[in-house]
Amino acid sequence: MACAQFDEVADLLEIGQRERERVKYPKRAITVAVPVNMDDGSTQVFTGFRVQHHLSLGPTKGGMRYHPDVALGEVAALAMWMSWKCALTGLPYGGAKGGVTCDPGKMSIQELERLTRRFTQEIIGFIGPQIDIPAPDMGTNEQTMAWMMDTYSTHSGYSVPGVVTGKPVNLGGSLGRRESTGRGVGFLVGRAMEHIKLAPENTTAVIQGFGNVGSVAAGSIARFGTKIIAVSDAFGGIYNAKGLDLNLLDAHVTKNRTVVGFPEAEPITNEELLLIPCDILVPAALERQITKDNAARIQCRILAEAANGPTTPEADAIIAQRPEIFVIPDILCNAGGVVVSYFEWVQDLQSFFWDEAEVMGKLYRILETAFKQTVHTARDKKLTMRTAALSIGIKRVADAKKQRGLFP
Ligand SMILES: NC(=O)C1=CN([C@@H]2O[C@H](COP(=O)(O)OP(=O)(O)OC[C@H]3O[C@@H](n4cnc5c(N)ncnc54)[C@H](O)[C@@H]3O)[C@@H](O)[C@H]2O)C=CC1
Ligand SMILES: O=C(O)CCC(=O)C(=O)O
Repeated sequence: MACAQFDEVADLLEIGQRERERVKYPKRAITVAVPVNMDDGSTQVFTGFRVQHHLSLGPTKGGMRYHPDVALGEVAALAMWMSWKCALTGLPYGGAKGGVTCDPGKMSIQELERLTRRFTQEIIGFIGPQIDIPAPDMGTNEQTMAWMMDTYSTHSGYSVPGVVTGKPVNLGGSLGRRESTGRGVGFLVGRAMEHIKLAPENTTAVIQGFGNVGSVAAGSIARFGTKIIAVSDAFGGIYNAKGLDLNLLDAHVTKNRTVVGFPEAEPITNEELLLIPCDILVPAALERQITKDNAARIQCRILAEAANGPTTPEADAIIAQRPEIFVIPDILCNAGGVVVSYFEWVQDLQSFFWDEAEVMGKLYRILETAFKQTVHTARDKKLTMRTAALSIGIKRVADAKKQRGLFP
């Protein structure tokens, strides 16, 4: 998917064949074996990955994913998307992504700590505040980042908070980072409603994935007066046409670790959830959820791609023929996370910390600029929102490579 999108935009931007290959291929891809002593006394060897897509604008940046489907190809695609996302929002980074093929839901906290520390040791020469800065993604969180930071700092002999972002605030994390991706989604949904002149009163939203991003996005979108009528997670979905009480739902999820079983809602499957008529559809889980099989049947006015890569290129082509749907493409929609990660890194490098209002104010200014640039490019060049966003990001990276010299 990432390569198909890149090739389409490279044709549009008329990037020459030699430059094209330099912009496309990842600079580094690391695969490591991660042996872990399990609680039952056995040793299990996990596979970990880190892909750094380009080094032309600064260190590389991107999340670490723990999920059973993590594979080198997926990580490489996610790293490429990080490059375009950072360039679209004007951050001084190339893209990276990493992860471990594992099922964190089935591991104890001690096993996860041992896995994270050993994985960090295996990649320690390839990360660092001026090299590559990991962050949370699916299946990882502030605690994972704290273990990574501690392992790296122990190796260095002093505290290095700038080696990861998304840490606990007490260890040099930024206020607002945990909420930033979901709040960014909410901000952009608000801008999209203004743009297509959709009055928020009486609007409805459906959210797939109720983790860090999906749950915060739900709260942010609900602030417009929008009813959240359905949500789901890896275990299934729930639906209530009258709207879900998010405070009660959060309490239910804290207790049960799933949305399933929430009272006053009907169970639905993840497949059914995507087809519920609504104003705002927010995929906030995995890639490839909107495909050629369901793209003609989704019923929304705004498709807010909080997840990375939720829509396949075939589905994109179908949605492009449905002008009633306004797409906020992933590299724009979920950019709030990496923007506040950048703020966290800047604060760590200076050991000078900002209050939450400063963080959020700066975040919304960057998202506003990226939203306007994407909308204007789409309008002026008659492109879809996705192609417009990708073309801004890819052009910035291609220009940087050209400016640094064509014959390195
Ligand atoms: N955490 C962050 O700051 C950022 C995350 N993202 C993207 O947002 C998406 C979600 O990430 P997080 O919320 O951080 O992860 P998370 O691990 O906190 O939550 C993931 C949620 O998706 C659910 N899920 C997993 N498989 C599912 C399936 N097949 N169907 C429905 N739900 C499923 C899980 O049960 C969980 O509720 C990912 O695509 C990630 O790459 C993008 C930018 C930043
Ligand atoms: O905060 C970061 O550095 C990266 C977040 C991320 O993985 C993403 O935007 O997909």
